[in-house]
Amino acid sequence: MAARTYPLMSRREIEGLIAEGRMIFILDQYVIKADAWAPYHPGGDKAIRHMIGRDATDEVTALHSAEARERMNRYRIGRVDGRWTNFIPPIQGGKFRPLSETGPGHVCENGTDCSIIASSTASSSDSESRPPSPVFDDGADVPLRKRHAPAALSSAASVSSASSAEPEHEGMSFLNTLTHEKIALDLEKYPPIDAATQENIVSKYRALHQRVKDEGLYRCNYWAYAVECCRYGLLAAAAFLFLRWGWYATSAAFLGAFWHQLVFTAHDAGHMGITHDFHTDSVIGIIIADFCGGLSLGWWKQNHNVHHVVTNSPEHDPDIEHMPFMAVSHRLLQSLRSTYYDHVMEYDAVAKVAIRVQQYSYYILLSFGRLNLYRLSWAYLFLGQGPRKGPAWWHRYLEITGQLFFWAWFGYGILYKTLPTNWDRFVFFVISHVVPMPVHAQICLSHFAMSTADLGPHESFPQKMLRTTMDIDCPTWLDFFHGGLQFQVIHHLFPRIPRHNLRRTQKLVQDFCNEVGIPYALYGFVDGNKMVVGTLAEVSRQAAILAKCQQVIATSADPLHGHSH
Ligand code: HEM
Repeated sequence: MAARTYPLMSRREIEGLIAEGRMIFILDQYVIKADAWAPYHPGGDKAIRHMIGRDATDEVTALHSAEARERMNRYRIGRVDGRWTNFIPPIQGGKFRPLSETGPGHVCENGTDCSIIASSTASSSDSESRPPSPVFDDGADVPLRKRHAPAALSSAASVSSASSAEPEHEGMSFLNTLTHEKIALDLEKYPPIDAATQENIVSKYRALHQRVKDEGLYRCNYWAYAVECCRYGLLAAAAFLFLRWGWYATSAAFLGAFWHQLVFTAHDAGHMGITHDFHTDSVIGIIIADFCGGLSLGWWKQNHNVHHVVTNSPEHDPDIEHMPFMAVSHRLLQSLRSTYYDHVMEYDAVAKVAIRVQQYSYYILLSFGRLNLYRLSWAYLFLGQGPRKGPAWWHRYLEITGQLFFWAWFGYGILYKTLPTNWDRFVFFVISHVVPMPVHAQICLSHFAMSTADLGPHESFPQKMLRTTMDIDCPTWLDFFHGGLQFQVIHHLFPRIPRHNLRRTQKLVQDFCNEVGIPYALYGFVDGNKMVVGTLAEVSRQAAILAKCQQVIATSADPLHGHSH
């Protein structure tokens, strides 16, 4: 059967479709319209929304099986010619002009009728219809900033002086100046964002991916999982035996260690990194997360999938949105709107106090992180936030069964029936929930100290992942403790690679980084933690300066106090 041909679509035509609310992205030079699929999508609609108007080839390849990629072909509506220049997706603040805005006949920028261009020679990169970025007022000149970083700072300074009349604006200009400084620093440190450089990085990344596949690094080492299962079995058996013998605190510590270790395999399964079959891995993940640990795998996947496509973006990545308790970026002091939670993350009175002490409260908060995960899991399952249609529709019911099972064995069986006093119950609960704390620290460690700056829509997927993620250096014998999370950079570049192959892949990634000139962030566990605490302390100091700045302006604007300043 002859391969179907698709019409060539112009950039203006695609912009017009997005303006009408269509979910359009580019995949291997084809235009994909995902509207009909979105309600069935196991990855949720937010992951797709962040790709609208962009060339999503690398993100999609990283996150999908070959079968899912095949399925996407059904949603092709056209193709583009030449290198696609990304729009800023509507969810990130991009504005798109409807075709009607240019009058009847879909007239494009060059004055030609779009319908003619669609079937002739238009290139996707021959017009600039991208709106200003929420961060880059003039996003189009991002590549130039590398060479003119001070200009970015002086423009920030002029914003500052222009708006110093009001304390709020003064605070904003201070924060905007910081934003520009952070961007300038990244532009100094990383390769420029111009088309040629980013295209070169992308082509080398794709070649690296081919090498990863050729070397069999997607093949799961099931023996390594057999060893993991023995470890889990020993920890669970120890928890059970100590419980029987009345050593309740020791039992709780083993149970906590069991949960700590299990999370790593749930993470692998959530990424289809074990069997690579969506349902098999999802069931493995649900058994571990829901049945054994009382946490929702579906909630975690929904959250984590978005984290993988918009890593370290303060307004889009739920993994760094912990207001009012913590802020890893000064931008969170601006009461940003979270597109993930769909509400404003207020920098309110509670946040003002909490963030001033966040470098001290960090590990304490992490110790109780599991309680917050219960809350989020229940909201996800019982409010029906997950997919109700499509391949993953039944996962919710399996997960609810898992939750009932968990609270039957843990809540009723251990806490209520086995433990003799309320004090024993309290101690058991606290110890078992605090012991897995390192996993929360390990998750935060990979990103909290890395850049949260937005370099605009033209930065390639591999560069963004390498700029926002760090790896932890550890000896091979300690790999079990980090559970693969020490190779976050490698994991972000290739999320479906089985955990036990990440160490081998690391060597290939290091070569790639050297070749394209992107620094590869690799730190020791202690140094990485120091950097995280340092970042929290830095934002805390920025919050103090912001408060001072607003206070001084407020006082000097007050005529009763004006003379004293
Ligand atoms: C028409 C377009 C799309 C189709 C047909 C599609 C299809 C699928 C399918 C079948 C799965 C199940 C896992 C698998 O078999 O690989 C999946 C998962 C996923 N998709 Fe898509 N997808 C589309 C677009 C996108 C886009 C643009 C993104 C954003 C980068 C995305 C992100 C994800 C994620 C993160 C998962 C993992 C979900 C999980 O494991 O629970 N998808 N997709």
